[in-house]
Amino acid sequence: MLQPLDLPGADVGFDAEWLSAAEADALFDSLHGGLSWETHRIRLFGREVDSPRRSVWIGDTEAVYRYSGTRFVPRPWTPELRALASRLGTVTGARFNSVLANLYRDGRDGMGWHSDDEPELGPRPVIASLSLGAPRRFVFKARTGDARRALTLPHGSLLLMAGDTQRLYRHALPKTARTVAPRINLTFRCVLPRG
Ligand SMILES: O=C(O)CCC(=O)C(=O)O
Ligand SMILES: [Fe+2]
Repeated sequence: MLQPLDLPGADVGFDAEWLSAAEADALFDSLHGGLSWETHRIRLFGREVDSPRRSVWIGDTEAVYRYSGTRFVPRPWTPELRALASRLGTVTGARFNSVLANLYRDGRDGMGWHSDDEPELGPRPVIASLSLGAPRRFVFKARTGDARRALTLPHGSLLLMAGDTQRLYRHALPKTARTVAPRINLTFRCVLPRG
């Protein structure tokens, strides 16, 4: 069951055990070994650098996504991810036509502060974020004011961000000096055609 997260103005739901351990184990293994992981280039302080993680952008052919100065044409759905997208669509009432898969190999991989507020996601995007593998800390920070909230995203957990969450908050997956095993995160999205 998704439980609302206490974050003023945002719309965030969290289920620590959305998938059973067995389902989560099987999904982690099949994605870890089965996806063609790439290193995406991102713009950081005006420079192009390798992002500190491995990624794959997957979805319907029209779900072309531009972020951090780069245009990503989706790789085709795998049957497993297509089924998950449709299951998440049923649970959330949203439609997902794409997913960004990220692999954090160890604590040196992470994701810096950002909002998923690209125009092609629309003004109030629904983003379903499924975590697999090592638990990692995830943080929200208000764009104005000092509302802040940290939570651990365990194996099989689902974080649903909707409403004004992206407009009002940034989020990040901090790097850590602790020794951590690999983690996979899937953010299901709906990318609208531009123009
Ligand atoms: O790995 C995570 O939990 C966060 C990923 C994320 O924020 C994104 O893909 O936009
Ligand atoms: Fe994000």
